[in-house]
Amino acid sequence: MSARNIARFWEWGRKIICVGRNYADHAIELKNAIPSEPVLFLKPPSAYVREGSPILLPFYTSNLHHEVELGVVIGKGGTAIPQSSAMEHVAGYVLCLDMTARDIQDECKSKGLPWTLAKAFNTSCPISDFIPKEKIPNPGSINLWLKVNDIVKQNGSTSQMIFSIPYLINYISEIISLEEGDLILTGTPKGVSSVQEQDELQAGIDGIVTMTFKVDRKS
Ligand SMILES: O=C([O-])CC(=O)C(=O)O
Ligand SMILES: [Mg+2]
Repeated sequence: MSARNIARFWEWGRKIICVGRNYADHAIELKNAIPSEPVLFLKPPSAYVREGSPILLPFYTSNLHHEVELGVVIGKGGTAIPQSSAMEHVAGYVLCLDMTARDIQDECKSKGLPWTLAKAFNTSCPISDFIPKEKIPNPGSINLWLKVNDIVKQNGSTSQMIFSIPYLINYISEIISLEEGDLILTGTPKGVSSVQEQDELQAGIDGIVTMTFKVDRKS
């Protein structure tokens, strides 16, 4: 068997830990309070989808939203990783979409139910190619953008994150041990909006990566 390659981490079946409300402008647009501690939820590895395959609309939603996010790929696992050494545990990055059934999430929020149906369905985590750590020397100050059918919807800097990447690695690993091949989604800036069948989503990190996904319905 060939050696495992971190550049194909999504094939390893490791966990996806998502941070919500990590940009004040997005918390405000959805009328949520600005959090004093990170909001966490999970997606299963079956949520991954790669360019060339479509994002599939779940049958039970009529309001699927895009959320463009920086993903942090863990290269070295650990528990209670100190902030001071947190970046040593990072192998690289991916650009991610945290696809969200917003109508279902609103319903779950009002009923006090978990967000699983809103966030964890098949193809809810489109990702770009793996970006080695050296290509993004300062992940706390890069620009993420997303267009729907060529119209810019999201454009924000990771400098607006409430909780930094080292803070998140420390916070998460105190609660959930991190393993090689895990992915952390760091939250979305403002501009989330609804997508329809046949829409084309294009997203990028300035100067580093772009990716394109089509929205489709399961045939
Ligand atoms: O669904 C939400 O608004 C929470 C979230 O994932 C984010 O802020 O990125
Ligand atoms: Mg999100």
